[in-house]
Formats: sequence, C-alpha cells, structure tokens
Amino acid sequence: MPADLHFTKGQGTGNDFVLFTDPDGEVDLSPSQIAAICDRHFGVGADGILRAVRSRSLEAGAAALAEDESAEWFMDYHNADGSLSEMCGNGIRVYTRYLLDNGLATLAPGETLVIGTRGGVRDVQLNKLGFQVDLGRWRLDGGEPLVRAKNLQVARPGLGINVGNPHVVVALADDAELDEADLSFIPHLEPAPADGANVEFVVPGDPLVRDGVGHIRMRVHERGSGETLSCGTGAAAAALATRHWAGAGAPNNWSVSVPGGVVGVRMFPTEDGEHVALSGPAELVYEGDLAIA
Ligand SMILES: N[C@@H](CCC[C@H](N)C(=O)O)C(=O)O
Repeated sequence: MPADLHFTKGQGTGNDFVLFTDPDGEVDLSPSQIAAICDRHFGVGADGILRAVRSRSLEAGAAALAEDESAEWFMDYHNADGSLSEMCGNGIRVYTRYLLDNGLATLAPGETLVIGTRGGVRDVQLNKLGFQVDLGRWRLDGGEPLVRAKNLQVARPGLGINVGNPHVVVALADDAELDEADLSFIPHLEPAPADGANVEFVVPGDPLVRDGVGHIRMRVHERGSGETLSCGTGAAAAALATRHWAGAGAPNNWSVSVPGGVVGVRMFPTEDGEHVALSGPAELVYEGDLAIA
C-alpha cells in the first residue's frame, strides 16, 4: 500500500465523498483506515469513500462485467464507518464527474456510461440537473417495521423499500416534526432488519402535487454514515413510498428537498419491470494527498 494517496473530495447535494483512483485494485483500505479518513475532526471528513477501480481488477467486478461488458469502471463504495454498501445514488453521480474530469471515461449528451456497483450495473446519463442514474428495478422489501427516533413523540410504521440498497421510509405529520427529529442517534426499528437500513423521514409538500410533479421534504439517517445532508437512493425510496401511500393517480415524477439541496426522482416502465431514476448535481471541490498509516 502506498504511503501517500492522492484524493479528490466531491459532493452531490451535500452528501460528500473522498474519491481516489486505483485502476488495478492495489489499495485495499481497511475499515478503520476508511473511518479515519472520513472522520470530520481528525481526517478529511466525508460520508463515504469511492474507489475508482477497473471492474476486471476486483472480484465484485466480475459480476458487473457478466451483466454488461461495457462496465469498465467499478464504484467501490464504503460508508464512513468502513462498512460496505451495495449502492450510493449521490455517490455515483459524483463518481461519474470524477471519471470524466480525470479523463477516465467520456459521456456526451444522449450517451450512456455503464458503471459497475455491488448492487448491479447502473446507467448514467447527462441531464439538466447534472446527471441521471437509472437505479434499476425497485421492490417493496422489509415489511413495515415500527420506527422510533429521538424527539419523535410516537413510534410510526415505516415502509421497507430496496433500490439496490435497503431503506425504511417513515411519514411524519409536518415540517415542525421533521425539523425536531434528532437523527444523531440510529433510529430504532422493530423488527430490526438483519443487514440494517437507511431510514428516511418524509413530509408531503403542500400541496403534494404541483404541475404534475410530487413534492416532498426528507431527512435521512444513513446506515454506516449517520445523518447526512442528502441520500440519493433514500430520495428515490422516499418518493416511491409517498407514491405508494398516495395511491392511484399519484405522479411518477418527484422533487425531493433534502437539507443539502434538491434531487429529482422519476419512475418509468421497462421490459423488466418498473425502474426508478435519480437526477441531481455533482461537484468536485478539492484535491489533496493523504498519508496512509
Ligand atoms: N448516500 C448514499 C447511500 C450510501 C449507502 C448507504 N449508507 C447504505 O449503507 O446503504 C446515496 O446517496 O444513495
């Protein structure tokens, strides 16, 4: 392992990441090294780490190449505590920005860049918000666990949704309740999902639907990273849950406001079932060198 690691810091609606290139899969950071880099007081500070590694250099990349041989690059994502996740919706936009700015990939309007992830390959395209990523087929998964969080007066049933990674979405009464919830603690889920879950707290817009677009506000406690300013897959899960609760006639296009900005969510039919897509900005903010102990 090299003593110095050149890294880039990037963010998508305030969900921030440390990125580095390791084409041949030689830099295998341990969970404690990842947690040290992501520490906001003693490290660089980030919600997660994105390693740009060629799919052919990683065991998990073999499945991506089997699914689509054009998935040259694999997004190797770890949460801030060093744990792995299958997918990161804000992360994959920032990762795409990183590949493009570093000349590792190209993407013109109308083209698709295929990226490998542990949740399967993902198609990324340019769009007016920045990038759109097709998160693939979603599913109701995880039942309706009872959710408790600090400062929430009553426990509420959540809705389990998987968009490549696991989420539980909870509807709150109003903005005041959303603002008062203390998400610095891990929300208590009953029954607890075996692999944990990201938990999204949502409030419907007033009105919920404007000009055919659904509007919600969301805060999130991410598995392995704590409260973050945004979670892309969480926004997709929150829009899907709200459409489910709203019933027939609810829209397929959603605008999700998070503390770090706004992302778009779109549900659309495909030959293999309904997909959900996420759109939003992605920005690289600085570069540096890290001494790896
Ligand atoms: N911030 C991400 C989600 C990152 C992974 C998540 N914490 C998990 O453990 O599944 C996003 O933008 O989707």
